[in-house]
Parts: sequence; structure tokens; C-alpha cells
Amino acid sequence: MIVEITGLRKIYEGKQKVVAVDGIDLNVGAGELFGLLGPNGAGKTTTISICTTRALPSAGRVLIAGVDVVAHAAAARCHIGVVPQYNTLDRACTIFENIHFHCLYFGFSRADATARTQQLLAQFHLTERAGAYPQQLSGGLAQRVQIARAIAHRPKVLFLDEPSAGLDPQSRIAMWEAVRGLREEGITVVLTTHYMEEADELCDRVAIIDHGRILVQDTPAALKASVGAQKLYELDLHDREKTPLLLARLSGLNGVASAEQTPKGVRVLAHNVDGLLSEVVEAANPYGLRDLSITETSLETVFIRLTGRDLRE
Ligand SMILES: Nc1ncnc2c1ncn2[C@@H]1O[C@H](COP(=O)(O)OP(=O)(O)OP(=O)(O)O)[C@@H](O)[C@H]1O
Repeated sequence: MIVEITGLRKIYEGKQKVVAVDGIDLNVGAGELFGLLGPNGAGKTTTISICTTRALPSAGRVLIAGVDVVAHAAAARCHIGVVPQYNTLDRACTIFENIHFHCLYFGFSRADATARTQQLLAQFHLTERAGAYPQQLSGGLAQRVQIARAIAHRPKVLFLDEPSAGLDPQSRIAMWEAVRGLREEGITVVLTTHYMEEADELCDRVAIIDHGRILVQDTPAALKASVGAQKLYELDLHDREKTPLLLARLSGLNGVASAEQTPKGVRVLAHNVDGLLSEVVEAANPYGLRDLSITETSLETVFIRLTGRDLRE
């Protein structure tokens, strides 16, 4: 295992005590692309901060390539690359210098640092921008420079905290390609995200985290299969006083796996059955059906199932 997290807890002591991480156990194997998926405030950044020696745990232990991040922080840092949530490129240095100085900091000779920087610039399609300054780059390009810099010292594992926050859809896809490319180099990747599509598209395994705890962890396919239905119907109803009657009626329809009340109306999980849509509409119409959306079940559905909440709430 490259990342071994055991019984991790973090309590921020202050006027108001916050339990940010509440007993996390997690193992990530060599070469895996692992995602921590959860809403804002779930404890993802805190977990990454502890793994990367930027915060101390209140309890528990993290080993990176077998090295304890608290007892041997400097040694652990040699195995770790980090791309934090915010742009931390040095604004006074060019793109070349940002990567070059990182290599020198990690003990490369000048010649080796130059060769490694040139190789990374080529790998991340940045050679033409080598002389530019960070503030001259788009968010997507700056993110690519941050990834290039983070892996410059050839760490075993790269931690990416919300790598696509603030990126436009095109830059997000380019970033996904860059991250997938890391796998070919044998770099293990742990990323945090609150975008379920990102976790689904990119990750080999995902842990869904909420209130500092892991609710489930598995492959995206297995997590989606655990819902036991293929479609999610969200019904927006005007008359919500009598929804229990509607729930009973919907639950009895052929193909409906479950039906439950939501603040706006009713949520139905269902199998792909011909004619179900019109039956649902017919049942719901007397309750003032205002709107209806149908989506394929996704990691979002898994989260809703586990918490009753939306990832974005
Ligand atoms: N330095 C701090 N002092 C006190 N509380 C903190 C501190 N950092 C984070 N918290 C709190 O700990 C909890 C977990 O925060 P954390 O940033 O780890 O979550 P997250 O899942 O990464 O969310 P986000 O995507 O918003 O960063 C939140 O309730 C947050 O307000």
C-alpha cells in the first residue's frame, strides 16, 4: 500500500470545537487513482492536509510508502506531491523557474533540474509558455503547471485537492487527461472532489465522505450498482400534504424500487420498465405535479441514498 490511513481523527479546538475528521480508515494501492467524494465541509481537505504533513492529526496514523507522516515528516515529503486547492505558483518566477526551483529544493543538481523541467514542460504541453509568469496563464494552464511542479521530484503519490474547482469544462477535461497520464508513469493519485462526474469518470475507487466519516468505498460501478435501480425520478409537487398516499401508490407500481418524500415532493428509484413514466405522471397529477426530472442513477444517487441529501446542498 502507498497510502495507509488508520483511525484518523482531527479536532479543531477553538471557541467551537469542530470534529473535521472522525475516524477514517483508508488504503490506497500503488498505481491507483483514488477519489474522496463529499460535499463542502466533509473533511476532505483536512484529510489531505494531514497526509501531506500540513496539519497534525488529533489521533490515528498515516503512512506514505511505509513512512509515518508525523514521526518522519521530511522523509514522507519526498514521496508526496501536492496540488492544493488554490494556486500556489510563485508569481515572481516564470513557469520554468517554478518547476526548476522545486527540483533544486528536492536536491537535484542544476543539470538534472534543467533536464527534468524541460521534460515536464514538454509532457504537459507547456514548453511554449516556459517564459510566462503565472498571472499570464488561464486557470487550466496554471493547474497543469501546478501538477507538473508537484510531480517534479518523482513522488510516489500525488494529492490533488479539488483539482477542477473553478475550471471551465474544457480545461477540466484536459486536466483529467493529464491526471490519467500520471498513472502511466506509475504515480498513485488521491484526489478530492465534490463533482460526482469527476469521481465517476476519473477514479478507480471512490470513498464517499460526509461529516468526517467514510460512508462507503468501492469502484464507481459497484457503488452505482448498490442503488439497485437505474433511474431516478424527482417529482416537484404543489400539494404535499397527502404525499404518504402517493408514496404508497408509487411503491406499488411495477418497476419502482423505492419512493420517498423530499422537501419539494417525491423521489422515486426505478428500474427501466416500459410505460412507467406515464404511470408515475398519472399517479402524481392529482397532487399538483409541477415538474419532473429523470436521470440515470449516479454517484449522486448513492450519496442521496446514504444521507438523504444532495451533494450540492
Ligand atoms: N483551520 C480550521 N479551524 C477550524 N475549523 C476548520 C479549519 N479547517 C477546516 N475546519 C472545519 O472542519 C470541517 C471540515 O473542513 P474541510 O475543509 O476539511 O472539508 P472539505 O470536505 O475539504 O470541504 P471544502 O471543499 O469546503 O474544503 C469544516 O466544518 C470546516 O469548517
